[in-house]
Amino acid sequence: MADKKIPFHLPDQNELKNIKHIIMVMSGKGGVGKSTIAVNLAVALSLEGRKVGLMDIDMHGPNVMRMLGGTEKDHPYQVGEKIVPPEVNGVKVISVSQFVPESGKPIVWRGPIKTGTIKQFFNDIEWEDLDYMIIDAPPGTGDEPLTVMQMLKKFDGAIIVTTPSEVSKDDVERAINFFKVMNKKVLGLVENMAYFECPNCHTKHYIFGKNGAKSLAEKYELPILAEIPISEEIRTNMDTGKPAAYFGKPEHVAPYVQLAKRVINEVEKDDKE
Ligand SMILES: Nc1ncnc2c1ncn2[C@@H]1O[C@H](COP(=O)(O)OP(=O)(O)OP(=O)(O)O)[C@@H](O)[C@H]1O
Repeated sequence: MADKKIPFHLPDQNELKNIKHIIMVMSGKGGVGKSTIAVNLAVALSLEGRKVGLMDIDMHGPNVMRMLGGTEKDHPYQVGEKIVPPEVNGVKVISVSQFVPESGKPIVWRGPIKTGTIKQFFNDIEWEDLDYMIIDAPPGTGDEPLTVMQMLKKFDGAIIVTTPSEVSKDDVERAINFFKVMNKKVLGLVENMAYFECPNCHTKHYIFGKNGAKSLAEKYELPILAEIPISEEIRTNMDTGKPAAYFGKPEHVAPYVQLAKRVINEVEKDDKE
C-alpha cells in the first residue's frame, strides 16, 4: 500500500521529564576525539555524583561501548515493551553497536532508518531518572544531529570538540553555525589534542598549532571548557575501555573534572532545589 502513512512519534516530552539535562557532543570534523570527550564527560559527571546516560548516535562509527569499557555481556535487555540499557563504569549506555550482529561489518543505513533509530533510543529505552543524557553525535551536521534538534524541546546545549588546526577550525565554525540556525545553545568548546607534554622535560609542544580554539572562542563569544593534551596514555586508555577521566594519570583526569564541573555550573544554575 503505497499511500500507507508511517506513524511519526515525537518523544513524549512528559516522559523526558525524568531526564533533567540533555547535552550533545559534536564536532564539525571527524576524528578529532568527539567520542573520547563524550565518554569521559559522562564518566566525569558520574564521578561528580550525577546519574548519567550516554547515547551513541554515531551510526557508522559507534565506538562508545568499547571506549567506556563495555563488553558483549553489557547488552540491553527487554522488560515489557521497554529496553533497559546496561550500566558500564557508572554510566547507562545505548549504542547502535549493541544492536548490530558483528563488529567490523559496515552499517549501511540511509537517513530514514537513522532517524527511526534515534527516535527509538528516546521513546523505547527505559532510561529511568537521569541527571544528564550525553549524546555522542557523528561528525558534521547531517541527519542525526538534525533529527535530535528537531525532536527535542528540551536541550541544554552542545559541546563542540575541536583541535587547534586551521582545517578543524573551518569545520567547527560550521558546527557552531548549525546550532545558531537551529536556535540552540552552544555551551562551549573543548580543545582536544591541544598540546603534547614531553614526559621527560615537561615542555609543551603545540603539534597542531596554538590558539586555534582561542580565536574561535573570541569570535563566537564561547568559553573554552577544557584543553586536553594529546597523549599515548589517553589513546591506550580509550582503546582498552578504561576511560581516562577515571583510570587516567592525574594530569589527564584533571581536565575532564574541570569540564564536568564547568558543565554542572552552567547547566544546573537554574535548577530548582
Ligand atoms: N587527547 C588524545 N590523545 C591521544 N589520543 C586521542 C586523544 N583524543 C582522542 N584520541 C584517539 O583518537 C582516535 C579518534 O578519537 P575518537 O574516536 O574519539 O574521535 P571522533 O571524533 O569521535 O571520531 P569519528 O569522527 O570517527 O566519530 C581514538 O583512537 C582516540 O583514542
